[in-house]
Amino acid sequence: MNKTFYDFPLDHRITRAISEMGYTSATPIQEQVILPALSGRDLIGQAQTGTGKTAAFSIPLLEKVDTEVGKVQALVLAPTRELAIQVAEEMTKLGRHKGVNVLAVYGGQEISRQIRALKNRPHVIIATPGRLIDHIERRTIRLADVHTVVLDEADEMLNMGFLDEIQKILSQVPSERQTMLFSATMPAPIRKLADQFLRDPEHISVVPQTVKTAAIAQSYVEVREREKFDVLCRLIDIEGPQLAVVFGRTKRRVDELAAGLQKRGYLAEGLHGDLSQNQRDQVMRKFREGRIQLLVATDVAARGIDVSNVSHVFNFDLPQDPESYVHRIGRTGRAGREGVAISLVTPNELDHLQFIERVNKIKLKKRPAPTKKEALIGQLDETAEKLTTAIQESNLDSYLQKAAGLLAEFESEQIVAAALKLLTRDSGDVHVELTPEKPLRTRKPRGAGSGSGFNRRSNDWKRGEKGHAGSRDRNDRKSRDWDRERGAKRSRELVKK
Ligand SMILES: Nc1ncnc2c1ncn2[C@@H]1O[C@H](COP(=O)(O)OP(=O)(O)OP(=O)(O)O)[C@@H](O)[C@H]1O
Ligand SMILES: [Mg+2]
Repeated sequence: MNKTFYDFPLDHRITRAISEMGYTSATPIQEQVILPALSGRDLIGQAQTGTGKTAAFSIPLLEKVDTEVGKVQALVLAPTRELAIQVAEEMTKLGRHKGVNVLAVYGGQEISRQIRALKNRPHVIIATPGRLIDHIERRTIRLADVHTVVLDEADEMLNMGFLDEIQKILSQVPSERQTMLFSATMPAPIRKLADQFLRDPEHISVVPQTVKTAAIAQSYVEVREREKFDVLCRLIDIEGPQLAVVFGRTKRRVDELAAGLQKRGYLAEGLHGDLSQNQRDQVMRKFREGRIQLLVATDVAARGIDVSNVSHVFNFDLPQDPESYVHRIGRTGRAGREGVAISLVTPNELDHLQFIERVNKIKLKKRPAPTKKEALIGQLDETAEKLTTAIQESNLDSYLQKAAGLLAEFESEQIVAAALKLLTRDSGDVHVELTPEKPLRTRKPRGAGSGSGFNRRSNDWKRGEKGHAGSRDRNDRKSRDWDRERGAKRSRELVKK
């Protein structure tokens, strides 16, 4: 039995908020992090996706905030806007009885609005690095009273080239502070970050239990590039996900996929960094409320995003980085639930899949390409379910007379079959063509000194094992749409160093 939150020395207003959120016992990472974090120690926290890392750092952080002091006392940095918003929401809930004022500050939102909100003297700021730097430069945020800093998805912020920003931000925070790093993945370069910014950190790693890993059933389908779209539609029809995230490699891909899925009658919308913040917010809201079934996204949605009813993740394209695979599939199977992750792999990418498996020490089950017939059966099941609900829950009085008339004329099976046909989406009929993507290739690891050009990963930003070509990485970075208001240019500068 895990500890309850009453086992920790916490303000009763915080435990009250925790129990109102429905958390009864602490998750393993919470159990291990809360006490050392309360003692003020620097720490590195690693635990699987969806296991409550947010509350693990938020609870002690909120406990330490003095609401009598109207100054920013704690700072959380997150790699994307959606994540900053989400973390701020969770913290607001956890801190509400204590009266902690939490503010999210991120790119894409009108800065004047943020400046107004800052006048309300927030105690805690959750920010994306680029926008926070803007505020520091405008002197609209002062960090001189910050005693606690959390880098959520720390490894990702490094990937995105936010090192300069983090350095600059932390130079504004008193050195007598507590610093904590969190992520589900901790590739080797994170140590460099830790050495630079943390003091004698405690490493807390909750080793995945086999049962937990099995909570996400992972499989792949080998499929040619031009057949991918039909295969995806069939998989959706067969699986009937409650909510699903479909990951595409580029913004163009996401746009085309979302448009194609809509054309075939699915409730799908795209999310990527070229949309306005308003559009991004709207898509996320619809997805959280279940008004769309499929969120089609770039890796901008891979990290941290917590939507509880996501039953499936589809990797329409494999991710470039092995860590990204872990985070993407971690959008399902959260908080002890089960999930399904299916990846589409072209024959040219089988090597890359093996690389992802090797780095993450996982094995994906091969699953045969779904047939049209199976897809139809899946769709019919869904339609039959809808009919059953209508029979059980709707008032059908005004339809009965017509039904009796039809029954007098035709066999009952025929009538039901015709109704099923009319109610079932025959998606295969609608032609959709996507612009082909080049397959991802994994270079075999090479010996030191034999590389030509820059290799970001072997230049020890990432595990040396990952031997991608430098140019490929740069293209990849350009095509990935992170929330780097100013990260892109700096990343390239960093790459040159
Ligand atoms: N003690 C708890 N009891 C029950 N549910 C919890 C508890 N702590 C957190 N949760 C829920 O678990 C879900 C996942 O939490 P969270 O988003 O913090 O995961 P995470 O470890 O940060 O995952 P990721 O690596 O994907 O960012 C959330 O919906 C959260 O509300
Ligand atoms: Mg998280």
